[in-house]
Amino acid sequence: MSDFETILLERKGRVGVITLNRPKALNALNAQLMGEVVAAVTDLDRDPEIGAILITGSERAFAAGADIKEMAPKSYMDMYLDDWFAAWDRLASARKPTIAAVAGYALGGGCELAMLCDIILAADNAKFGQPEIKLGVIPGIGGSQRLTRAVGKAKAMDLCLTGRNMDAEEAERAGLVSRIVPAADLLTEALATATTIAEMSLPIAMMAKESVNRSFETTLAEGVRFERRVFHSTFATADQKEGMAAFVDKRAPEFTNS
Ligand SMILES: CC(C)=CC(=O)SCCNC(=O)CCNC(=O)[C@H](O)C(C)(C)COP(=O)(O)OP(=O)(O)OC[C@H]1O[C@@H](n2cnc3c(N)ncnc32)[C@H](O)[C@@H]1OP(=O)(O)O
Repeated sequence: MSDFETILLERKGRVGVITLNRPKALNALNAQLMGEVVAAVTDLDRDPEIGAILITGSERAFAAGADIKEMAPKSYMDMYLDDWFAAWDRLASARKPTIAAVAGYALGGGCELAMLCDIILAADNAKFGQPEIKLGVIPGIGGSQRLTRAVGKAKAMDLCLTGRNMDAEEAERAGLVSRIVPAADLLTEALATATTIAEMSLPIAMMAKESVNRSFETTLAEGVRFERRVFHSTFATADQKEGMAAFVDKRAPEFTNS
């Protein structure tokens, strides 16, 4: 996987770490970078040695949005026929847990990329926003939908209509990010969180993710029914036997992902 040009891909234990790497453009998300992120996530999602996927940027920018210079000359037909940004949907269908470690700017597509992940950890210098309106467009990678689900209509409208940024504290209060850490500790904390998840039973972590995500797509009653069926199915796994036996024996579980 060393042929990537706009991202770095490393395997740290059971965690796949993708670092966006277009520093001169503040990690603006052009088609090449996006293709490489999608290829890397697809690869890691299939890799049995990987239990969680971490996506990060630099201390100055997670990503300052979709590449405006690349998009500026495009016509409606270019966008429509190429179904511009559709490839990003692949990230939403990753089955393994994904974590965004966000420092600096996460604007437009950068905020949307973070929201495509299951957990967002923010450095204390993080800034989130959907400033597309200032460019004469609207969010196009799910921002108006995922932001609204994360922070509610009032704040999503505020951000999408004014194009203002919110800092890490406001993002945490609003429920967009799960935790704020000092910028210097972001990667260590994010890797520790990803490692904790990757050391759980992989099939059970995948089921937990699938069950939480179902809540966005269905009624409460249907969601609870779905959760219960999946919960019942955990009793068909060796890892349920191991996890409960380990508790009774007062020892750490040794999951076998089976
Ligand atoms: C349309 C959809 C669906 C999604 C989108 O994401 S649209 C883009 C949304 N993002 C933005 O509007 C943010 C654009 N960037 C900025 O406002 C500023 O760069 C900043 C506030 C993030 C940082 O400002 P600063 O003064 O610190 O740095 P700059 O000199 O402005 O940037 C450095 C370097 O990066 C290039 N850059 C930054 N963002 C983008 C971008 N989204 N696309 C392309 N290039 C970007 C910027 O042009 C500059 O490079 P040059 O010096 O070579 O011009």
